[in-house]
Amino acid sequence: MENLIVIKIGGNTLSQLQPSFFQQLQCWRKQNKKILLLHGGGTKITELSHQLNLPVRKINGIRVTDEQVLEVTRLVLLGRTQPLLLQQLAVNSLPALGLNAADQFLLRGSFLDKQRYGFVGKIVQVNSSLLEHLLAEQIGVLAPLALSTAGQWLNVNGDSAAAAIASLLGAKQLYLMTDVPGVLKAGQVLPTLNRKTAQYLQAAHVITTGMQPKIQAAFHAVDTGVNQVQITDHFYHSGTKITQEGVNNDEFTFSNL
Ligand SMILES: Nc1ncnc2c1ncn2[C@@H]1O[C@H](COP(=O)(O)OP(=O)(O)O)[C@@H](O)[C@H]1O
Ligand SMILES: CC(=O)N[C@@H](CCC(=O)OP(=O)(O)O)C(=O)O
Repeated sequence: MENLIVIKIGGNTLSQLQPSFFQQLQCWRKQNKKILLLHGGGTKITELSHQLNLPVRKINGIRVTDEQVLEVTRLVLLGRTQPLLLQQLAVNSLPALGLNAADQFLLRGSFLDKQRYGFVGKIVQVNSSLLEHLLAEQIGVLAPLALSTAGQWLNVNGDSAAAAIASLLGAKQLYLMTDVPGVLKAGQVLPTLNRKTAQYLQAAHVITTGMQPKIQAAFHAVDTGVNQVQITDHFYHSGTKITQEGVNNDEFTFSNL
């Protein structure tokens, strides 16, 4: 899809969006860019799960999701975090439409690894003709859920959903907006990150928890044709740009981790 920008907004960032965020969206709209926002909500899912005495378990940043946790995930993402984002877009005079995976199989998914994660999926297909039509007029707002061909809801990690959607729709830009200014090493933002360095940093436990699926998703996007992938907390901070091999191979050895 031409002129498409995909922006993933982490759950913790949703309530802290600055006026400049909305100004940038307005600016892109004037330039006839299509904008798709994918929101998270992981912290709120965890909070409600605790309140309901449901288990909270993550493996490499991916939530293990049984039937009850899936229900909580759907309630939080579609009943709480998505309306919060839509409300802010409305107040900032941005025409937006909240959508979910079940709208004409908008996001079709398959199980990631049922034994290991339960009702967790990856996105395998996007109803692009529906989106093409909708995004011509308004900003699309999506939650990281998918529907399997058999109609089973699946919980999808937000970063992996955003990367898959960007890749399947042929977006050239993907922003992973989060609560840190980029990938950090010893408190400093890494301006660029290639796969080799990312592997070192994961092995050295510098990249941990939620940053792991984010990095994996970011590399999936660059590998599948999304030219510009950035992990940042602000459109005006370049944060960490994900690169294919070669850009910063020489910067790291295990000794300086
Ligand atoms: N090397 C790292 N650099 C920055 N953040 C990291 C790193 N390793 C782990 N993290 C953690 O990853 C978090 C971002 O991932 P996550 O909590 O899933 O955010 P979001 O909800 O925005 O997707 C940061 O707040 C931080 O705690
Ligand atoms: C499978 C899986 O882990 N799904 C995520 C979906 C929400 C999410 O990714 O939210 P953030 O972007 O705020 O972290 C979860 O249940 O937490």
